[in-house]
Amino acid sequence: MAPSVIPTTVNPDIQKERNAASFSSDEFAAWWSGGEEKLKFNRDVREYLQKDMDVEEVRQIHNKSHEEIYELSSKSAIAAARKLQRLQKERNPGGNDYWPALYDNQVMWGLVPGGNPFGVMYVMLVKALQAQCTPEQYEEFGKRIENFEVCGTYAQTELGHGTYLRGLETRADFDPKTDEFVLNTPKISSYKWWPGGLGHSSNHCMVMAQLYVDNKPKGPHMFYVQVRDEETHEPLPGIHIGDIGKKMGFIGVNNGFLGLKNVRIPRTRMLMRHAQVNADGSYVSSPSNVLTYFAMVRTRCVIAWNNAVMLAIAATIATRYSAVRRQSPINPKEPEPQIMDHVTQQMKLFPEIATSVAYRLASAHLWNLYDITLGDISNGRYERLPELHSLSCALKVNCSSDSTIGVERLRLACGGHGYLSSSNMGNVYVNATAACTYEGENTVLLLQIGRFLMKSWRAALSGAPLAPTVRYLAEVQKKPEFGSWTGTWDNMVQAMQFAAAKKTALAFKSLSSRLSRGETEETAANHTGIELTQAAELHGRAFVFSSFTDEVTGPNARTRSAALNQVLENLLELYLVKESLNHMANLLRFINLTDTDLTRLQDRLETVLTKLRPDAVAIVDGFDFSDVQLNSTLGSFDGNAYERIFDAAMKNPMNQKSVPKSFHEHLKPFMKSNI
Ligand SMILES: CCC/C=C/C(=O)SCCNC(=O)CCNC(=O)[C@H](O)C(C)(C)COP(=O)([O-])OP(=O)([O-])OC[C@H]1O[C@@H](n2cnc3c(N)ncnc32)[C@H](O)[C@@H]1OP(=O)([O-])[O-]
Ligand SMILES: Cc1cc2nc3c(=O)[nH]c(=O)nc-3n(C[C@H](O)[C@H](O)[C@H](O)COP(=O)(O)OP(=O)(O)OC[C@H]3O[C@@H](n4cnc5c(N)ncnc54)[C@H](O)[C@@H]3O)c2cc1C
Repeated sequence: MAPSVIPTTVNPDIQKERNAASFSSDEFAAWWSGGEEKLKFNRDVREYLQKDMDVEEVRQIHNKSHEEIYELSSKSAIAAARKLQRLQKERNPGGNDYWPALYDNQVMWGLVPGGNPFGVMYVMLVKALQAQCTPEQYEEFGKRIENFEVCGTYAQTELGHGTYLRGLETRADFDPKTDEFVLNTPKISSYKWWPGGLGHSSNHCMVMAQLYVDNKPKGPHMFYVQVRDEETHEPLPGIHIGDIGKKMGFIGVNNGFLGLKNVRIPRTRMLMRHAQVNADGSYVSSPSNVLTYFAMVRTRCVIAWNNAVMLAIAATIATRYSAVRRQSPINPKEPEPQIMDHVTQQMKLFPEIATSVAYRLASAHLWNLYDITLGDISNGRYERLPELHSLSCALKVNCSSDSTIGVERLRLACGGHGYLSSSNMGNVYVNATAACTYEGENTVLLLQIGRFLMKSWRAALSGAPLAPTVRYLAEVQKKPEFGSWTGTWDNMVQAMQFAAAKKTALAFKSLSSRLSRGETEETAANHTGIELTQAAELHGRAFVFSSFTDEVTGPNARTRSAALNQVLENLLELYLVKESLNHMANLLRFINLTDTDLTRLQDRLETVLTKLRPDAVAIVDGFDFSDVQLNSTLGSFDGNAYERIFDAAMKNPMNQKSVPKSFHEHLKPFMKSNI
């Protein structure tokens, strides 16, 4: 193989960017990570995790088969788990700040190429068991999963049903004679299909099944089922299990299928914290049916955060590349500029940087609400659950769809080389877009938010108090005119809230008139679906507007240097202006903006792009990804993009032989036959 051509020096164009930045990217990184201590901790752990990694093997992932990627993903995921456990023992025995807390954290990004087959185990299964088991059950089997003594997943979706959970077909029939449940997937469409790690990486799992007592349905409940032998890993009797096949991305995650035929489990393997089946067959229902769905609420919070990270990864790659690539003189007599000097290029990069920051901040607010609600639930209070459900759906949906579009825009910003697998843009894209579907398909979740908005609007009309994040609806009911557009940040937040409220009002009107024409609630909701989803999307955007503005203009500003505050103000300005322009049709419908106001917004957009130009590289440096995490020929810290592209091509297995097999087998005989 050819020797490496990658220099040990930093590309001068990217160094020049760093030298000229107006602020410290380390201060940005500390702020982004939640404080200097946290940053130091994250960097330290990351370095430890990356220390003896076979980086070349990771880089070659694009050239591996499905099975090889799975094996590499398993090996890397287990190596990372082992290291985090070791750190926990060495540094804080008895705690959980390294293990398992960091296993689904940003420090893990890129360390398990191809996706973590044990990711769902920690993101969902452990949390579901903690929330749904009785203390005795958690001691008996939950702890074993948490300790990784056994491995498992969250098996809910079926071939026939993912969205409509009440339609799941897997059955768990109570047999009082043996004090057992008998589990069956009666049809092909009832097979569990999709759970991450179910294929070959689980020996136990949580199965969502319809509970039947005396042949009477009690709705979906959770059951803890062993699916493979703990020693041999062979499937147990009655279990049909395997991988569902290669996917667009997350190839190493080993998403699987599961068929169950008369599989018997003890009665005590139904997760019974909230609902119970007693030995005599009596059934005690949950105080709130939706508690069964709580693991999904948490995962939606995780997704909003993770997709902001994915967008930041793509923004880092594209911004660094745009600093080192030069093309097309702007003035004919001048040298070719860094492509980042083309204003249209700035328009592809900087809004995505701002969007990533916006979602990260909104997610932090969402996590606060999550923690409050979780505390309430453990005290038997469920009032804020609908608000949390709606807000987690809103951020999951808007962040997954915006990041998907954003990553693609950033890939395009890298021109031809963005299309190379070694740029890693394709991989980031397929990971980002998966989140539009998993954990609740985005349209379906928008409809859930729409339902919440309708209830809230109705409640506001009757004077009932509203949850804090929808109080703006009541304000708009009281004052149905916007007043004047001034274009200040607060005014822009109010404008987005106003548009969301007015869209909600329109959807409510349409829904009400359909109901008054005699349509059922469900049919009327279906017919009003488009307006409901539009209102829901704007509701989510209004929340992101306000959380970003609060962070930049609120008391936290006092904890940061003036230089960093200026950068964050520029990012906020860009975010609010570009989003207002993107949603101008909605704003104009309800708010009186003049042509001068629009011209002013365009000026502000162009001005803030110019202000951000000298700081762009330093900002993405502040996202603080290591080269291993980015895994991109275009986005490395040293900016040596061409040498890395060249190096990757030289190492491509296709180039290890000068003549391919197909030449002798097909090409040559064919050409000869034409002579
Ligand atoms: C790393 C990730 C890997 C991926 C993993 C996965 O994908 S795992 C697989 C992920 N799979 C999915 O994500 C599946 C997506 N599907 C679902 O989540 C549900 O089946 C549904 C919400 C679409 C409909 O459910 P339904 O027909 O039962 O409900 P309905 O519409 O008739 O509403 C009834 C009431 O319940 C309320 N409510 C609903 N959910 C919640 C909640 N979580 N919390 C609180 N409340 C909730 C709702 O607001 C309504 O309240 P209201 O107005 O009566 O006061
Ligand atoms: C990468 C990946 C990982 C996954 N991991 C897991 C896992 O670990 N565990 C697990 O259990 N599952 C997992 N899933 C499954 C995932 O949760 C479901 O695919 C998802 O919830 C969407 O459900 P669905 O496939 O039934 O889509 P469908 O509901 O069939 O969606 C198809 C179309 O129908 C529309 N539609 C459906 N219902 C409605 C409605 N009520 N109103 C309007 N439109 C509607 C949708 O908007 C969409 O356009 C995973 C999926 C993927 C892609």
